Amino acid sequence: MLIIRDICKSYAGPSGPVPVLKAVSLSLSAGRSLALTGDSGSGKSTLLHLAAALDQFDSGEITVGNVALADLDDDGRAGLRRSQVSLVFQQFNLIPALSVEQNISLHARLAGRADEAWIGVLTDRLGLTEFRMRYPEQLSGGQQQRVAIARALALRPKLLLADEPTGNLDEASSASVMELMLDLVRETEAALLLVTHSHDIAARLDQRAHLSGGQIIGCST
Ligand SMILES: Nc1ncnc2c1ncn2[C@@H]1O[C@H](COP(=O)(O)OP(=O)(O)OP(=O)(O)O)[C@@H](O)[C@H]1O
Repeated sequence: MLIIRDICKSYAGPSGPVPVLKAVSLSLSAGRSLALTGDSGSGKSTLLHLAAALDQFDSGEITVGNVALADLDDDGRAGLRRSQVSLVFQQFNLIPALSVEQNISLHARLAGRADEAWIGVLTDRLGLTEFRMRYPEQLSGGQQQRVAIARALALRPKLLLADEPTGNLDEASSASVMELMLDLVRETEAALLLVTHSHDIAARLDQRAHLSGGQIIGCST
């Protein structure tokens, strides 16, 4: 589902390009989950953003399904995110003026693919039914992140990219949100690439990869 091959990425620095990723390769099949760990600044978010076609790489290849990201223009990249790839961030990024129900269905509606029955199932499974008319500011952090996960899965993505999704939550909320997310990802047979600092969370996923010095130094299945 996701193949990352020999990806190099630099950012502009005051005295020239600063390499962040140096020939990084990974692959992830449908229905599998991979935890990406690494020290702060090692390039985890950079790699996730490249896989989401939110930024462009210097060299290498990324394919999502059978789509080569290097071949896409801006519209193609936006289309990929509407059709196959969803993201969940540490900051929940909910729309404050929309209710829980509206936030959950927003991206699926914008993509013209809102499946009310599936949205109802997600709302129920994520324990959000009683909060569906509330607004984000009236929810706890864990509840807000469950809304963000429901919104991401409402699109039935083939690839879910999650950047420290429970990094803002306490240990108990983090464990329950993670459990729900992993169950739903498995049931929908999505592939999950999850950035985390937590070795406990990483241990629960099918595969692990560790980034250091711009390269993957450890990979396990
Ligand atoms: N837009 C940018 N312009 C310049 N440098 C950047 C940019 N984005 C990230 N960087 C640099 O690239 C490196 C990798 O950043 P990245 O956010 O990918 O790391 P990370 O592993 O996700 O870190 P953390 O665990 O702290 O979130 C860092 O040194 C960062 O300062």
